[in-house]
Amino acid sequence: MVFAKKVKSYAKVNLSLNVTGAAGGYHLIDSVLASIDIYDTVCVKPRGDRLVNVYMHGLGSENILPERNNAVRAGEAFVSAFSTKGADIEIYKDIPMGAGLGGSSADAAGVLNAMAALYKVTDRAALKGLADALGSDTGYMLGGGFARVAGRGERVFPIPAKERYHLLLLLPKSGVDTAACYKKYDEAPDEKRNDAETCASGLVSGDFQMLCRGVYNALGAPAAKLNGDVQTALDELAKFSPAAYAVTGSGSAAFALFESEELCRWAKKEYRGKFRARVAHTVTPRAKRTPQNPFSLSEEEKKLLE
Ligand SMILES: C[C@@](CO)(OP(=O)(O)O)[C@H](O)COP(=O)(O)OP(=O)(O)OC[C@H]1O[C@@H](n2ccc(N)nc2=O)[C@H](O)[C@@H]1O
Ligand SMILES: Nc1ncnc2c1ncn2[C@@H]1O[C@H](COP(=O)(O)OP(=O)(O)O)[C@@H](O)[C@H]1O
Repeated sequence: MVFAKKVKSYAKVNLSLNVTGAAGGYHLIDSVLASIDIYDTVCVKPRGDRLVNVYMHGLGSENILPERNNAVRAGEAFVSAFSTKGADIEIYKDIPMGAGLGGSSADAAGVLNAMAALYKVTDRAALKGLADALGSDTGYMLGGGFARVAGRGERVFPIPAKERYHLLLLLPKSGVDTAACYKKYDEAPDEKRNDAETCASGLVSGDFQMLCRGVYNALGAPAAKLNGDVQTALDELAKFSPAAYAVTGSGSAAFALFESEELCRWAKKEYRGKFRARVAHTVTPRAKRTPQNPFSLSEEEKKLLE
């Protein structure tokens, strides 16, 4: 039986993010990323023509204009690069938007992965090139998992971490614009200039204390200047005495790391603040990138794939 494709595209957190320079209108970063078990679901069916239609569902994503939707751009770039037919795409959103959790990059990468599976495109290097052209985080999102990234985010070095970590996320309603956050950073560059080595080493060795010492985000301060809720969220997380806490990406979400599932759930239960709180865990998605699809194709759709 032939199936259309369905992929889970996971959110990320930046466990560590340092700005090391600038080039070509972008900032150079040294960041440690981890996928977490919050994901958008991308379902793809083939079309007879070369069009790409994307239907968004949930969290207000229905209001994203198609010409601004990274998932549409990804689908169109795929058709053009590999000369395939188009696709009808449904995206079910669960990744909060504008939160620094990488939702639009996850959708773009999810579309590339799903269309590659649909049209049997195996050239991962070409896919990575397409992803990099779509956004700084999109190349990482193709594979996800634990990774250290450099350049503007396109140089991806997977980290062989074995542990599963427990996070409490606080999710302010309003987001932070990524470009504005980097601009704000330039007004007061981070003197501390941490690097991501401690964090990465902590992940490799499974040394939780070392990992926590490496948790850091140079974009935390500018994000808090742009959105007052970011600082409130950080202050609230600090009260639970987590092992570490920080903003993810350019915000507005902040996360705290806990040593156990139990402590993490306890903090969520005790939290009385104004933000939505959510427990999440790190996840290594590589092995499960294309799970079985729940819906079958019609005879007509099957012919399109022959
Ligand atoms: C901050 C980070 C950290 O992982 O994540 P988010 O908060 O967006 O999730 C990323 O660097 C965001 O990556 P991404 O969201 O793909 O950004 P892009 O679409 O490529 O760029 C949006 C804008 O952000 C600025 N930008 C982005 C990346 C970078 N390394 N330097 C930059 O200066 C540029 O002004 C660019 O025009
Ligand atoms: N498929 C998409 N899903 C979510 N946001 C998208 C998408 N395409 C474009 N956007 C735009 O990108 C902005 C940033 O979204 P998102 O990736 O969720 O945040 P962040 O960059 O902070 O991780 C949103 O405000 C939205 O307008």
